Amino acid sequence: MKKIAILGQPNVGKSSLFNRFAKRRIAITSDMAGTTRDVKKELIDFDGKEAEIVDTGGIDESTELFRSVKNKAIEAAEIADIIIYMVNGKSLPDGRDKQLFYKLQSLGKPIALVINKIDNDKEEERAWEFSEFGAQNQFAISVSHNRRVGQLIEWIKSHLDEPELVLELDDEDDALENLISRFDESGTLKEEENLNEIGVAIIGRTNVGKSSLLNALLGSERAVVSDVAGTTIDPVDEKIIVKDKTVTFIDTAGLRRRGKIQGIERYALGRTRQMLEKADIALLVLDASAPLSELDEKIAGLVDEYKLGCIIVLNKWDEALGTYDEIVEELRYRFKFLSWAPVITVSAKSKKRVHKITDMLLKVYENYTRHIPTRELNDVIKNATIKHHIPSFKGKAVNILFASQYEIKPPKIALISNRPKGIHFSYIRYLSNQIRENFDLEGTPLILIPKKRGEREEDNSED
Ligand SMILES: Nc1nc2c(ncn2[C@@H]2O[C@H](COP(=O)(O)OP(=O)(O)OP(=O)(O)O)[C@@H](O)[C@H]2O)c(=O)[nH]1
Ligand SMILES: Nc1nc2c(ncn2[C@@H]2O[C@H](COP(=O)(O)OP(=O)(O)OP(=O)(O)O)[C@@H](O)[C@H]2O)c(=O)[nH]1
Repeated sequence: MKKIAILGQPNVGKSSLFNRFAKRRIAITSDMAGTTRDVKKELIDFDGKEAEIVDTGGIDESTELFRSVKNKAIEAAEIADIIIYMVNGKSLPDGRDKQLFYKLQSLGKPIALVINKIDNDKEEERAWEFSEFGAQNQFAISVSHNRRVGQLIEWIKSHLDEPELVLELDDEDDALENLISRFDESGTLKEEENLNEIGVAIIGRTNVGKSSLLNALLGSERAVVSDVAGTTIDPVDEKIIVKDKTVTFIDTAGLRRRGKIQGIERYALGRTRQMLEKADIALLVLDASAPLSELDEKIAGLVDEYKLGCIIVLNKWDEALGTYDEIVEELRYRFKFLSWAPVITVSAKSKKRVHKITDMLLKVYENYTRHIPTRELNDVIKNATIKHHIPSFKGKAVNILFASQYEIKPPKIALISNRPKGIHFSYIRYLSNQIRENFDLEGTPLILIPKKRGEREEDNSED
């Protein structure tokens, strides 16, 4: 049985709509705000298709009850298959409505923005004000005058035909919930979140110039801070302040010692892993004065494995073995999986161009923590699927119903599909290229995961 939730602030007309659907008066309609306290449920027959309809209490931040009522509404939305978000067309769009609407939209379910109390043609104009929500399904109706309610019912019926998808509340839904609450309605990260600490791992095989690069990076900034917390002798991490960000170079003590003492490949890879675990961005250092080696590739592979932001640093550029084009072409060919990573040529010894790395670190981190607003993301996906249709799978049509980013560091996007396993990886690569063309994601992996609604992460695809 599909569940439909009717949500919205008090007095917008939820109970009235509920009653109209129920074709009998169960709830008491009143002019006093906040009269519908309890969640009501009713089985409704939509021309032979049954659905359970849920009317929740109003969402009113000004009352003490707000918290519990809002939570109830969100709970109802979580278990619902179809969400009707109702606003009062007689008043102006409200920031709280917008915020909650986006939050609900990100659940990835069919959701309609219903602008009620548009009682006549003249009031129609006011409904346009709500276009700024950018809702894909928007209905301007009047419950009391029975205007356009039929269109809303048709829309509901079209979603009752879809096969029922199981929604499980799992860790990922929690993650989604967490993520969404970290952004305001325009998709900007709220101030209080601390995204000001960037963990950077300088990695590469022995003798490529990692220590020299570290020194150049530390020396190039005036505000050098040594972090002695957690250790009494060796500074474990060293930091620089770049603009409003703290860049922490991970395990610099080890970096300074490592190759000099050990130099065993396996050990080096183990240490690299330890660093990558703590990092946001890897500076993959390569030696431009020597041919690329298998070990370079292995280390680069770790960046891919850990899904970190990455800048490829071609060091010893003063003694480069070829032209920029030659070296970069070879590098791109070998490290196809890092095609999104920018390349910077430097000379750590002479500190030439090293400052380019600090600038790029900030940019890559911005992209690594980027949250793409749901509506813009869906526009891109929609256009992409119009340009190139999703190939059918075993003779059956494959659709993407909805896309939603549910993680940052790096951006992770769920592609909600009727046949998630039917989306070929080459098509996913195409989509991720389309997304990259529309949003700045230089230096960050982008992960697209086809899913059935409410499904746990199992089918993993990335670019
Ligand atoms: N003009 C106009 N008034 C409407 C319309 N729909 C509902 N109303 C009126 O708006 C008021 C609130 O309607 P309710 O259905 O109780 O609203 P609610 O959202 O359930 O409100 P709470 O119970 O407070 O959460 C009532 O006086 C309704 O008669 C409409 O389409 N046009
Ligand atoms: N020509 C040239 N030599 C460099 C440059 N950067 C570093 N070197 C030299 O390369 C050698 C290795 O530099 P390190 O910084 O110790 O390299 P590393 O990667 O830390 O080495 P391990 O600690 O062994 O892993 C040293 O002799 C440096 O002087 C550069 O930009 N140009």
